[in-house]
Amino acid sequence: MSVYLPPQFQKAGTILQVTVAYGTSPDATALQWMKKEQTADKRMPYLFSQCQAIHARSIVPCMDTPSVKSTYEAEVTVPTGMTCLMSAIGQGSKGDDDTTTFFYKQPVAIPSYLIAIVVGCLEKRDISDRCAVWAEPSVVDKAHWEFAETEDILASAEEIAGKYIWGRYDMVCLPPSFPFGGMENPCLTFLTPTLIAGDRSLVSVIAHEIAHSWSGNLVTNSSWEHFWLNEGFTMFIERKICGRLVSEDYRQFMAFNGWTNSLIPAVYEQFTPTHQFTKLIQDHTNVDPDVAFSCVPYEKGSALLFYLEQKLGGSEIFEAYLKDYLKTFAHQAIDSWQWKDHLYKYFADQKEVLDTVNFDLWFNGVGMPPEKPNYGQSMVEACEVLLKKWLAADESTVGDITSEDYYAMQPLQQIELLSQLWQHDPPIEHYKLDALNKLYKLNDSQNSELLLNWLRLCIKSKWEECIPKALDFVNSQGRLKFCRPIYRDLAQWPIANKKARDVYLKGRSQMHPITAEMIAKDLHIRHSTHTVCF
Ligand SMILES: CC/C=C\C/C=C\C[C@@H](O)/C=C/C=C/C=C\[C@@H](O)CCCC(=O)O
Ligand SMILES: [Zn+2]
Repeated sequence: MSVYLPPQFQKAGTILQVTVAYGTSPDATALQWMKKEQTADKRMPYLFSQCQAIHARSIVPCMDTPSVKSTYEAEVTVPTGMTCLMSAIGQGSKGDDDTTTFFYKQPVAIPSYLIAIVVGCLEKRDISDRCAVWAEPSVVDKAHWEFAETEDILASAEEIAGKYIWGRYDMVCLPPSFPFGGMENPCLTFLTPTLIAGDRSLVSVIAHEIAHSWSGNLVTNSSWEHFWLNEGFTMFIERKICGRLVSEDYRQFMAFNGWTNSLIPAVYEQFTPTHQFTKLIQDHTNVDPDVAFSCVPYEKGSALLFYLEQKLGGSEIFEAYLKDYLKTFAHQAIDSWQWKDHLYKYFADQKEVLDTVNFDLWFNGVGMPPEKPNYGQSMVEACEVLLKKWLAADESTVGDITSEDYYAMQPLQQIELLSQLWQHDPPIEHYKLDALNKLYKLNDSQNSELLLNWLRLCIKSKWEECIPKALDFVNSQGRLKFCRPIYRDLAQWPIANKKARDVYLKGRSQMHPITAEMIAKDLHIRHSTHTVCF
């Protein structure tokens, strides 16, 4: 938008206040409007936003770049009975029988992608003085139990990263169509209900979103080309938090799992090792960030920090550096070169060590990183022993495998086992899949991450029995991390291709606009949404 100034206002020093009257489109890509029938309780309609990376412009006229930060205030009027929540501090509400107006204020300057709103039939459960969870009435108690450790996670994050400055840390558990695991909207993290596993096994996502209260929300990437500064640091801090709350062995295992189960498949299977989107610093000229999005900035970025921690003297020294980095750049937006300059300044006495790091390859090289950190292997061993058992078994001995060693493992180890089986060539035989399912009750798992790995393993082996389950999985929730690989896998399998396309076409009018767009791309289906300008 250009504002042409009349000549009398063009004098230097003139201060001019511009008021923009605007309306949004019902098709704004940042919003999903849901009819009451689409909600869990079917009582009231529902609305939620997702502005990252460049969808804020579809609802608010703004400088839609992470390099510009502003405070905001909002007054939102909704039908009485509905609750409006925003990524800000509530200032109360007033209303009558028909409508209620909610007042919000975000006093900390934030980039536009962190503006967020949710409206629906919502109930709240307190977790601590500064933490609470919101959800639809039939979901809120389950969410409250699942996320009960939030205050402990926040306290642990403060030990690592410094004082929490945002006042409240609330969460809202959204409908299943929310396209991401979590979104770090300040004061109000958005969460997918696919985190409700019933055993708190997926709460590392809470640690991740809490970590963003520093990396991302305070120290922000100045453009999406340097997204690793947001996400690489956040993965690193997330794992530091889990290291403190569980064990250092667990942190090492999480980082190992990120390398083997996320980064390797992204480089070799989702992309190719020469693809531009496997770079840490990317060129987004004429690129929609939603298309470039993958786990590469998360895992390559986190691996770089893990590698530097080991090179520069270990955990304690690196944590002091981390605090200094976050304090130095708080409330700013920076790029990778500013990050590197600060690193060199902070570790001035270790310049020779830093000079041995090939930053050019880490930043600009395609494919896997130039170096692999040393990941502690203590929790990997159990996965490898069990993997060998399954690979060595044949039709006559597979029945001898018992379930104790599997159930003795942590859920993340179970996921690692399935991922290793999936990466194995040739694909696993059908009788073994049948035995795996019977022994570990994989089809009935409430852990959505485990289900993803299980279904991908079955599809790779072209086990027809899994098709209905896979279709049900992508139809019952809209998290891109789960839906995109499953849809892509099914599309490449001739007998499942049409079924996958039919499920998509039938469901797409009810899907989140980002999900509908991305899956259409994966299935090579034309999809007419309103193009976001970038
Ligand atoms: C290299 C890509 C550069 C920039 C893209 C930035 C944003 C793109 C966009 O598609 C939005 C992403 C929002 C992510 C929100 C939360 C994630 O951390 C969730 C990760 C996946 C999951 O757990 O479901
Ligand atoms: Zn993140």
